[in-house]
Amino acid sequence: MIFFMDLQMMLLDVIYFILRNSLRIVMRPRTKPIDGELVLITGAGGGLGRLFAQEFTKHGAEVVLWDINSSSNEQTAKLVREMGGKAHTYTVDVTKKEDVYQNADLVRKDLGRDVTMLVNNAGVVAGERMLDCPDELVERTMKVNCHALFWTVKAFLPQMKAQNHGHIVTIASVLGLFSTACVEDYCASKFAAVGFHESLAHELLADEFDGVKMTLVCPYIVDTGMFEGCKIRYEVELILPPLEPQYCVEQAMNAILIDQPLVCIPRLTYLPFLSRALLPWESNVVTYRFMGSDKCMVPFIDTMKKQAANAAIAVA
Ligand SMILES: NC(=O)C1=CN([C@@H]2O[C@H](COP(=O)(O)OP(=O)(O)OC[C@H]3O[C@@H](n4cnc5c(N)ncnc54)[C@H](OP(=O)(O)O)[C@@H]3O)[C@@H](O)[C@H]2O)C=CC1
Ligand SMILES: CC1=C(/C=C/C(C)=C/C=C/C(C)=C/C=O)C(C)(C)CCC1
Repeated sequence: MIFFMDLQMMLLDVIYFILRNSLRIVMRPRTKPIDGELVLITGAGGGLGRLFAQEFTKHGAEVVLWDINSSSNEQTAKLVREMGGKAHTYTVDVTKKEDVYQNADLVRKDLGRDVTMLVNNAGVVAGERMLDCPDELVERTMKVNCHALFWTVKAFLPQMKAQNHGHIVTIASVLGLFSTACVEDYCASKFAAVGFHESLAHELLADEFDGVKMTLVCPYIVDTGMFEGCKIRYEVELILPPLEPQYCVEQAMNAILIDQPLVCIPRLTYLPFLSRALLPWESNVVTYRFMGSDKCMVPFIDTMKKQAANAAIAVA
């Protein structure tokens, strides 16, 4: 009897959340205030990381910027300070767990307060075909895009749990929800990031830490240079062009500020995610061929090769 009552309640809840989330597409819910929050962003010296730093600053948050590259990180801090914001820079290689733990302690000591929002944004890609890809590059991708999430979350989640207040944002990718050819390292690491994020979200809810929010951000190609050259069929690209970095970050910010658990940017990319789960493998393969998404990474890999060759000439 209790089982059937629970079942009924669960079905009602399922329907309620479907309706509520559908309604949210047309009627945007109120955004939460984040002024006074301490936001730590990894990979803050680069494309999306820098824009996140500026966007969080616009909303009144104080930012802690982590990047492996000190000078680009300082440049981000300069931009934040020019906006009247507060920025604190740390040179951190997020693949080195001791580096992460030591710098987390340093942040706490320097600022005398806890990080309340963590944006795991640092990311890399090898840009080589599977059999050409040096082992070190495969390992680097897994360490930056996946392992580092464990180290940063271990460093900052305990204080968020103690306050039952905080927010963890994972910048994954649509390539963590469906895959394409010739980016095996990246897809493996982003699928892992999605799995990590979702499992942690379930753990927090199961343990009733509902004050610690989680947002998984899955963007399509963004024009930051990371995937320079990646190209799908011309006619399809007209409907699905690469994203402007600023647009991508604004969409992600909206999702964060309404505590949305998952956002795919743009919305159209929910379709291949669904079709991967629902259609036969062969149906997806023919769709990929039609859309030119089976070979979309070939020009990207060529671009990476050319860039590497030019860099080698510059050094010689
Ligand atoms: N660009 C795209 O098309 C998409 C990107 N994404 C994801 O968005 C995130 C941001 O990407 P994007 O801004 O384009 O990339 P960028 O390469 O522009 O920025 C990434 C930043 O992370 C830094 N970084 C790299 N390795 C480390 C490390 N070990 N420790 C600390 N910092 C590190 C980089 O430093 P340095 O420059 O010195 O290497 C760089 O400043 C990534 O997670 C990426 O996977 C998701 C979907 C699409
Ligand atoms: C596979 C695939 C597509 C192309 C996806 C591409 C090209 C994604 C690139 C994503 C990147 C570069 C993410 C970085 O994190 C379509 C056309 C959407 C639809 C069919 C399936």
